[in-house]
Amino acid sequence: MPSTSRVSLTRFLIEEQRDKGHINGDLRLLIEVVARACKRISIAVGKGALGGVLGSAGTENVQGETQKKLDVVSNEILLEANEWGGHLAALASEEMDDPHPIPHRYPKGEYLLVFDPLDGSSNIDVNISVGTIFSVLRCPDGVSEPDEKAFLQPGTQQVAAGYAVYGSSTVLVLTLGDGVHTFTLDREQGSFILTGSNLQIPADTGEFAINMSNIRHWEPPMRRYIDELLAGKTGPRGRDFNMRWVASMVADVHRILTRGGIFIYPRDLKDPSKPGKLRLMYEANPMAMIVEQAGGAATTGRERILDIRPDKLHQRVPVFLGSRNEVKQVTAYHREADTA
Ligand SMILES: O=P(O)(O)OC[C@H]1O[C@](O)(COP(=O)(O)O)[C@@H](O)[C@@H]1O
Ligand SMILES: [Mg+2]
Ligand SMILES: [Mg+2]
Repeated sequence: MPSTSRVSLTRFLIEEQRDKGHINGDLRLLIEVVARACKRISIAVGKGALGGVLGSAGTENVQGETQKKLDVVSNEILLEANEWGGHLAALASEEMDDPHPIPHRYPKGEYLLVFDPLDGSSNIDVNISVGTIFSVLRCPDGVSEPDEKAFLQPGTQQVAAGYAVYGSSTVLVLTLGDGVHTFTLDREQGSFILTGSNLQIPADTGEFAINMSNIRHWEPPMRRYIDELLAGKTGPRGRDFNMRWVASMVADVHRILTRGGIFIYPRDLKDPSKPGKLRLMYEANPMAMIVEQAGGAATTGRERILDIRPDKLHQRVPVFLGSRNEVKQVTAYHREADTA
């Protein structure tokens, strides 16, 4: 039996609007629509091979990545849910070349939504956690037909950010700029229930997350930092560090939000034309907002992620985020190397 003291996402959002005045009705409804879409994606993920959603879709996205069926399905679920939501002026996605204006909005929607519909695509077929990441921006004043330019706002302008992890349970993590809160999907009731408030990432950690197979392509300050962690107790750091790498950013960030750690996807000299693998607008920015709201830090190794002025919707950036003292240390190594 559900307890009456349980706080649903709907109740939480109403209290944020009515009692705290943090959000308006449109933003509340927009978050509700995104959460409902995440529930549908969670159901599709949960069906696995029985749902016919595993495997490749046989198409490529704008970034030349092969799309999985679930990338396409999740994108369609989010598009369909928001098309008639009425609170949006436009949305943009990892899986679409250009922004998609909302044709049926009435009156004009105030917000822009940008998302990675399915994060961790390489894990879909092997039954490992995947997720959805989203960011909400304001549509600039006077823009009636938002194009790419309308979206190119620094992460500091985000009014909300969140992600869902489709793991052993489905969890929605949300910030409205006033702390970070988690909601667990009660699969029987079909509602997200508040299960964590004002999460805080410990400032120190003994755990790092990185794809070590790229080590030969890293810049010297990056190698220096990881070499020191690997040297353990007898090295300059004087203690041992452990490593974890799920290869789904949502799952790696969720672990860090839960128990601390540093997540790194550095610049990689394998392809010098690419400044990093992860995308600024729908991976780095929303995660950076969440991490900072939880007392952590997020940089490119050189500058704060949230301060970047984007020049492209699908722009890539290096990402260092999590426990603030570790992010500080590796960022200092990059700055030192740059000024040497
Ligand atoms: O395969 P790699 O190099 O370990 O990269 C893993 C990273 O790529 C991503 O899967 C990229 O996200 P998409 O699946 O949305 O393209 C991140 O979630 C993850 O951190
Ligand atoms: Mg992703
Ligand atoms: Mg994706």
